[in-house]
Amino acid sequence: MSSAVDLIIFGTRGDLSRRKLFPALYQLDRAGLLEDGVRIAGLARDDISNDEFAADIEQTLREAFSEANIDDESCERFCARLQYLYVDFAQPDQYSAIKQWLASDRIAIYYLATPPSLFGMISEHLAGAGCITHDSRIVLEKPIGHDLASSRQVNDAVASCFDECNIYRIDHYLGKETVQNLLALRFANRMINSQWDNSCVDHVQITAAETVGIEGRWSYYDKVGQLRDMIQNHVLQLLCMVAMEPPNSLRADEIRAEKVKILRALSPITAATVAEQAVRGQYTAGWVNGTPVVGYLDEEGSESDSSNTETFVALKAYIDNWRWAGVPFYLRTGKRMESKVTEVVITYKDPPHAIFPENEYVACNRLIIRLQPNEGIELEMLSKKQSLKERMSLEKRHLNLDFFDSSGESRIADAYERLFLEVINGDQWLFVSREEIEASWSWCDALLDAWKEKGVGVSGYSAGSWGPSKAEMLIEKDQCTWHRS
Ligand SMILES: NC(=O)C1=CN([C@@H]2O[C@H](COP(=O)(O)OP(=O)(O)OC[C@H]3O[C@@H](n4cnc5c(N)ncnc54)[C@H](OP(=O)(O)O)[C@@H]3O)[C@@H](O)[C@H]2O)C=CC1
Ligand SMILES: O=C1O[C@H](COP(=O)(O)O)[C@@H](O)[C@H](O)[C@H]1O
Repeated sequence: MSSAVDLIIFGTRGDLSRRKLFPALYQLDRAGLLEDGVRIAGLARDDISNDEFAADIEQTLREAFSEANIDDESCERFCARLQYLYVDFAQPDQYSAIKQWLASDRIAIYYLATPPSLFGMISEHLAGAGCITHDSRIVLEKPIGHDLASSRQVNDAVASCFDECNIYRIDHYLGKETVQNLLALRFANRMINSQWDNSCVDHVQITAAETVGIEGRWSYYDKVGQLRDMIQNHVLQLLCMVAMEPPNSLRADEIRAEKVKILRALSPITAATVAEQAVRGQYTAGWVNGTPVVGYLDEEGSESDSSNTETFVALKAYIDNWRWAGVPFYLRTGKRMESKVTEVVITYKDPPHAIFPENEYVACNRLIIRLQPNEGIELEMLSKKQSLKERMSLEKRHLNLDFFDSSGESRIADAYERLFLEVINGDQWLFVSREEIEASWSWCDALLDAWKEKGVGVSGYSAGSWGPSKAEMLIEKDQCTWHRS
């Protein structure tokens, strides 16, 4: 049940707000999912009027959507919800503008679309200005910290002002329909769940490949790299959704408790194992979708002609628990790869006894869960070839479940639409707990330390490829190959 809420968006003129937050809120409003009374305050330090702000948001929306997905009436209704507040977040005295705007009978939701270094300061100034009540909520964008120690500092600072039950840490992958569908696939289908462990599964692959480069974010990205930008959050969250035990219910605390068990069960990659289990890469110039692109070091904003920051990571991880002991989880993510694909591939073991010719068994059963694009599930199976000439010959066939066709919707909602709805409803099931953040940092820190200790550099790969050849070797030495759609 949604209640009367007000949304207060910090960093309202930034990239995330323009590309994701306002388009998502508009879509919710247009679909009738934003209650009439919901007000939206946009906060920034630009000297503009309310009308200028609303006009700017309207233009942003019109650029974001095709004409079929925007109309004058809903645009006008949405813009009527908007209020611009001039606030420099570093100036505590300016928070009185927020206090004045708040209504006492509504729940305030503070959305921090700002650099994470401001999270603690903003929380403290909100508290100082009397803007926080027992039911005020705060939404934090990733990354929470740079490592375990800094994430604790950020979490401590926010926790001194908000209770954990009111802190919503975003991992936008959890807002994706297809990621939630992993729960349905696993726990609504007994047939699948009974084949989901080390007795049946040979190995698991998780790929999050992007064709984009760093999109003008050099100063952020060069300090961060792909391990912190994608593995620490999105890829490990996917791993949790694939590997966790069935939660007792869909309650947030039950789901999060199962996810954190997986993160804590991840076997650390140490200096002794890092060469075998991890690959770092950095793209050089190449071609993506038929267009020439520059290498990482020549990207816009580049401040140096050398950098040891990885834009690609491939890992072989193990989960030390009863269900997954001995099953490798191959994780792979990179910028400027051949195509945009996020998928989970479960490869099953061969049948225990061969009655068909041996060569027919190669990777016989695979479950491919495509998260983006072309969202859906595909099951690769062996079937008898229809033929009178051959007595018994097998061929690979595919069972396909295409989410887009079956959803009945004309579009798949953006992750931020779902996440806004959940925070408005006060449900944390698609948000990340402090314990999860800390457990995933702890695992990533060990890997970063191992790379540092061993002085592991980045291996070059051409933009538009599937990463450095070492990534192929990482999996091929186990007689497997990366799945290619
Ligand atoms: N963009 C994306 O796709 C994604 C972003 N994120 C996260 O979202 C957050 C925001 O990212 P993004 O939108 O890209 O960042 P931007 O830098 O584009 O936006 C941040 C905004 O915060 C404002 N700001 C900073 N300091 C102050 C201040 N003291 N007073 C008032 N305004 C201030 C900036 O205003 P000014 O211009 O005046 O400096 C800017 O508009 C970050 O945590 C990022 O990691 C996460 C995933 C994806
Ligand atoms: O959080 C981030 O995610 C995007 C990838 O998101 P997707 O929904 O397009 O798969 C990534 O490009 C960005 O670097 C990272 O910060």
